[in-house]
Amino acid sequence: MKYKRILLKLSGEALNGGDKSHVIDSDILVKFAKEIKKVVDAGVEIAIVIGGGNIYRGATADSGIDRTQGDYMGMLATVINGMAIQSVLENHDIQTRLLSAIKMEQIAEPFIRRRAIRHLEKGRVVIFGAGTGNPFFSTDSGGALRANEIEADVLLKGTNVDGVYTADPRKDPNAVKYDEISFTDAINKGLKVMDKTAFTLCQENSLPIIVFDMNGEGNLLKVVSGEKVGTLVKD
Ligand SMILES: Nc1ncnc2c1ncn2[C@@H]1O[C@H](COP(=O)(O)OP(=O)(O)OP(=O)(O)O)[C@@H](O)[C@H]1O
Ligand SMILES: O=c1ccn([C@@H]2O[C@H](COP(=O)(O)O)[C@@H](O)[C@H]2O)c(=O)[nH]1
Repeated sequence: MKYKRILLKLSGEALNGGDKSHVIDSDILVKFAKEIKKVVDAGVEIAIVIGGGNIYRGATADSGIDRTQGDYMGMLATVINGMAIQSVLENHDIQTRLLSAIKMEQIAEPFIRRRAIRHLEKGRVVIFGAGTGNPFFSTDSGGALRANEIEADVLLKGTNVDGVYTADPRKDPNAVKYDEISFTDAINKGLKVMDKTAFTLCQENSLPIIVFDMNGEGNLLKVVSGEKVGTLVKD
């Protein structure tokens, strides 16, 4: 395998399978668990950060709720998704630990970096809940932060598009996919596939990012073994 320790950022929004009447589609969770198991069985250490977009996003919520309060609600949403993925991974005989950036000891360990690394070394999949634990951030930034903290070899953004495009491919049919792009170009061109904070944190610490389609069967394993899938973002 090309990468020995990875941080997989999963989109929360992907969990509803495009159907907003569902919060979590169990078929999608099972599909993700099967993909993750292939990589666990290959001996790769995996940490996961999951978004909360299927439940709540503080920044875009237009409900008269204060931004900071909304952001904390969004962080709680990521813990709900983390609990869901934990359960389904365990149903597939994968050992897991959920670590939360906001203390909630009945359901998750508090985030302690050294413990997270120890769990990874023991072959457990570590799920980081509640993003960075701070409002005004996103789970992309949380993923970038945790990836750097655990000294992951790569940050993998498993999403519903197959890479980084010149514009949002869901809005612009003429958008063209990059096989590779530099952090500077991704930031300067204002590409919205990840937020600037996440790109900057990875750029400053020379941590490559690969954006790929998590729905493609075998894609995660291909990415981890070094096959050219998705878009590589690096210096
Ligand atoms: N230049 C671009 N290239 C590729 N995707 C783009 C681009 N600009 C915007 N996007 C959008 O970015 C989205 C990828 O982000 P994703 O849905 O995983 O977001 P997220 O904010 O991490 O999700 P969540 O908050 O649900 O976890 C795609 O759905 C795609 O439509
Ligand atoms: O560090 C963080 C992470 C997340 N939030 C809030 O949670 C939601 C959901 O996360 P997504 O990355 O959008 O999936 C986000 O919109 C923020 O409101 C946060 O405040 N801090």
